[in-house]
Amino acid sequence: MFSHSRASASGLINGAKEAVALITKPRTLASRTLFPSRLANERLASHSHRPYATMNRDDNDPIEAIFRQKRLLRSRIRKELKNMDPVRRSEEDAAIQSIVLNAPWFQSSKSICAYISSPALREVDTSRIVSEILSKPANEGDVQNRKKLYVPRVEDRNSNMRMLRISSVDDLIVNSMDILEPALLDSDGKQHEDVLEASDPVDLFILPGLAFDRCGRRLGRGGGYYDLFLKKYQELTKQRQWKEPLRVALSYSVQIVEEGAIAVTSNDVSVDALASPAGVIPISPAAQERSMG
Ligand SMILES: Nc1nc2c(c(=O)[nH]1)N(C=O)[C@@H](CNc1ccc(C(=O)N[C@@H](CCC(=O)O)C(=O)O)cc1)CN2
Ligand SMILES: Nc1ncnc2c1ncn2[C@@H]1O[C@H](COP(=O)(O)OP(=O)(O)OP(=O)(O)O)[C@@H](O)[C@H]1O
Repeated sequence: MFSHSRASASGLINGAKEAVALITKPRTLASRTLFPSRLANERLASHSHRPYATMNRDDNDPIEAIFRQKRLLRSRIRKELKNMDPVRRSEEDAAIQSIVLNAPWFQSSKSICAYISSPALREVDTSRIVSEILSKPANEGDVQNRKKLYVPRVEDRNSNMRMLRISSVDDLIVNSMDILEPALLDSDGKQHEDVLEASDPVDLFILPGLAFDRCGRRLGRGGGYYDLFLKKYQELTKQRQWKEPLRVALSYSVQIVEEGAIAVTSNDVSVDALASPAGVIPISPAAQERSMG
């Protein structure tokens, strides 16, 4: 598990066209200022009785219906994660990380974007994966095993996040969301490299999320950070004619939900495979080609 003290010391709903336009339209200042309460409101909404008028609006507005379905599922999975037996949790953390660490698609990756797991959010632990990557410095040692690691840094409340390169967990500080992220400058006072400015492509994204299905749908925490970032990276990949990175989400067993339970919009980016305690579940053609299962 990552220690804060150490770091501080150191079912596609085919929505109507107008619905898609609604979610893809540029964010306004209003949506930015509303954001801090949006996550909290989602929680409240999912726990409270909604007035008749609101339910009616949901019925007529496909986007409202999707967001409502997402809120309900987030709330259900948060509860499941909260009730998970701690022994089982650590067994699953160990199993998932071993599966990733031993996988050929992990071992052959030279450049990886991964999340720094937060115990408070009850995310699948990534500390062993992160330590393994950082223990093989990119600038020295066995050339075959050199790997670069990029981790998220939240930029604003408008769904913008960057992926910055770190070379040590000492590069991390606790942010306002209580998640470890890279400080603006490294210990030499230099800026961390932004993955969108890197000269080489990323091979692998290790993704967090609240729920996943076996068709590759992913439900995040409602900030839209990953979806927006993944879209940006897909554009870069196209521009540079690079191969798309593999998107692998780490999932406890309780986070794998039945097909159709995850409502998605055109902004949601799907995953290629799930790494679960029972093994890797390959989903996309890219995952099948690489015999990930
Ligand atoms: N480890 C990790 N880092 C990450 C993400 C992530 O999901 N996991 N993010 C991916 O986007 C970004 C940060 N986004 C976040 C979005 C919501 C919450 C959060 O605390 N959500 C609470 C609900 C808060 C509320 O209701 O007010 C929760 O889910 O319980 C945290 C980070 C970037 N870094
Ligand atoms: N590519 C995008 N461009 C602009 N806004 C986006 C984009 N992707 C998502 N959003 C917005 O972010 C908000 C949250 O989206 P959603 O509920 O799908 O997030 P999530 O998948 O749970 O979160 P995350 O992607 O961080 O894991 C929505 O208001 C959505 O319109």
